[in-house]
Amino acid sequence: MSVSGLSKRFGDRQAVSGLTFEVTRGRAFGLLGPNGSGKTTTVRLLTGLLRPDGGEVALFGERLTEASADGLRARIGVQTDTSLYPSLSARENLRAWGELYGLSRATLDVRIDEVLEVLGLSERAGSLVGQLSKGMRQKLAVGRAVLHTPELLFLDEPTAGLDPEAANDLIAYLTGMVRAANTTVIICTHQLHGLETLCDDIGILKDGTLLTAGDVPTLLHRKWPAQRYSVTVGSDPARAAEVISSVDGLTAEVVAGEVTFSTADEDAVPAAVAALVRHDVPVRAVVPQRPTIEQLYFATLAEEGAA
Ligand SMILES: Nc1ncnc2c1ncn2[C@@H]1O[C@H](COP(=O)(O)OP(=O)(O)OP(=O)(O)O)[C@@H](O)[C@H]1O
Repeated sequence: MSVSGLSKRFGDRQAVSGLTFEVTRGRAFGLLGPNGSGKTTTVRLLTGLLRPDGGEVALFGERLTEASADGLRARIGVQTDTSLYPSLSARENLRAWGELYGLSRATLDVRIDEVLEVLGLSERAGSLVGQLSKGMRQKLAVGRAVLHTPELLFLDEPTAGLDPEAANDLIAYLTGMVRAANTTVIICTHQLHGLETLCDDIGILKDGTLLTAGDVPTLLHRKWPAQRYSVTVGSDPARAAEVISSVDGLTAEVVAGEVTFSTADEDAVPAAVAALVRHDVPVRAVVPQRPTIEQLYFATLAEEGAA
């Protein structure tokens, strides 16, 4: 999927401004940003539900236009809201949706069972949607989006309202779709914790503008070229920090009782350990502290705020 110069204005509010990014097939792209930053508007533009003022979207190499939208939409799944039929059961909702997508009865029977099982809704298949809990309805909305095994899946806050275990299960399921089934996923979410398992790429939106976009390791490395390590020692941490700091190019400090140092030079790590051993400091562990998407998100927004 490629997006070029995408813009949308509502009255005098510029909701989305000149968005340009690419998402490669079989990868998951996290579109992150604070409330009102333009994520939902972007998804609506990318799925042809909203017409842009400017810019272009291409899905599967084909330009998204009014004429191409219907054909392209058959290949995508969208979970943007939870507008399910409250007076139909969970199973009936999925069936109605699958029939709309032209799935055969036999395929539909198998897929409905699979989707209900994966989302932990099998036992509630016969319950009316109006009588399901908020989290269950949310899961069903995701189930509806994935029912026809789309090549490209758009998700807007799919884990909102889910308990932590269900949220983890859903992220694991989506990760499986990306890795095993080569599905492309575009996910808008505020749940940043643990997003590393799913998202290969992220874009951070603020006030309708992309502050940064790209693959996660590259963005993290660009932001924090030096790797931070924490060192657990069996004796005085202050002394350990002093010993590590005696190694060329290293400065260690003690933060909350833990010895840490940062370096972009991997060879400095064994040098630090050797120095500790030489000084009879018992080293229990040296652990790289990988920065997270959550940290990158806050650092990027803070930098933008300070600019
Ligand atoms: N139909 C609309 N008419 C007028 N303004 C709109 C409309 N839809 C969105 N906006 C405005 O566009 C901006 C972006 O909204 P959008 O819903 O895309 O943000 P979001 O990042 O999805 O927010 P949230 O995280 O709260 O869901 C907001 O200022 C919003 O008020």
